Amino acid sequence: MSVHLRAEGLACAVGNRVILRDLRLDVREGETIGIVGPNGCGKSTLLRVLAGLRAPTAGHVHVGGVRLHGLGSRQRARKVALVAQEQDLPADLLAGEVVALGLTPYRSPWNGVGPRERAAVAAALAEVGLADLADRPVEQLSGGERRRVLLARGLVQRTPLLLLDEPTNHLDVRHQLHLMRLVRRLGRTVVLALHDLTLAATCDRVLVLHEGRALPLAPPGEALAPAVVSAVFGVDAIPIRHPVTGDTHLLITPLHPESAP
Ligand SMILES: Nc1ncnc2c1ncn2[C@@H]1O[C@H](COP(=O)(O)OP(=O)(O)OP(=O)(O)O)[C@@H](O)[C@H]1O
Repeated sequence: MSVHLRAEGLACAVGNRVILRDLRLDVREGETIGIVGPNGCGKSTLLRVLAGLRAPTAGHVHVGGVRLHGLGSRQRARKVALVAQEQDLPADLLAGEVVALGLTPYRSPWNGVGPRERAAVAAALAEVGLADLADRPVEQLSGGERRRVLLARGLVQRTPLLLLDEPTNHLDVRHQLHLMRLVRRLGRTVVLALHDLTLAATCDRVLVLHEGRALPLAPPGEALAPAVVSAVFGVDAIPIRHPVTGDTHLLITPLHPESAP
């Protein structure tokens, strides 16, 4: 399968502080990649760079062989969509109107939303289980419903590359599993930052960020090996195979029992 997303020699800084250095990433078309790492390690910063919204301090990002940071915003928005962690939504917009914003890269400035666009918005809302909420003002939605509306906006942008920053935040367990199944089913290349290591273990490969560097992109069993989880997160992790599904779950406990709260 061909490489869809490539980063080479990438460095990211916030102000004078270097957050990530010398990062290399080759993501194949259709892969689902989980990014994990402790709070503040640079997951959101990296996603913003991969989305072309923040310039790297060194290195390049190529999407489909094209250098991302050289593109105009409309061209870029047809290649990559980012669903960021916290986004303020205008309170009086309806959920369907927020989703329709994802169609902006395809619309001429003065065109309204036609039947095809409405159908696309309805389909995206149905994908995230919110088919009935298109006409609800976003201020009346719960935290989890808002997250799903933002995901629908990312889906409707129909980019071949989708970047999701902690998309399972605020979601109940059923919707977390639904989201992971949904992203696998899309057939798009998806890179998502996750805190839940068991959810990350369902991705094709996992990128672990630690102390300003990325460990090599690897299958979950290798990337989330107990020794790695201990070193990076300071906890013990015991992989357990689910007796029915065969999936691997990580049992997480404090590294030193006496440090437990
Ligand atoms: N605008 C900013 N000004 C100064 N520092 C910032 C800014 N944005 C982020 N940082 C710092 O950059 C570092 C990386 O932040 P980032 O949000 O990328 O981490 P993260 O891994 O996504 O964190 P979390 O898991 O807590 O969401 C953090 O130390 C953060 O405090």
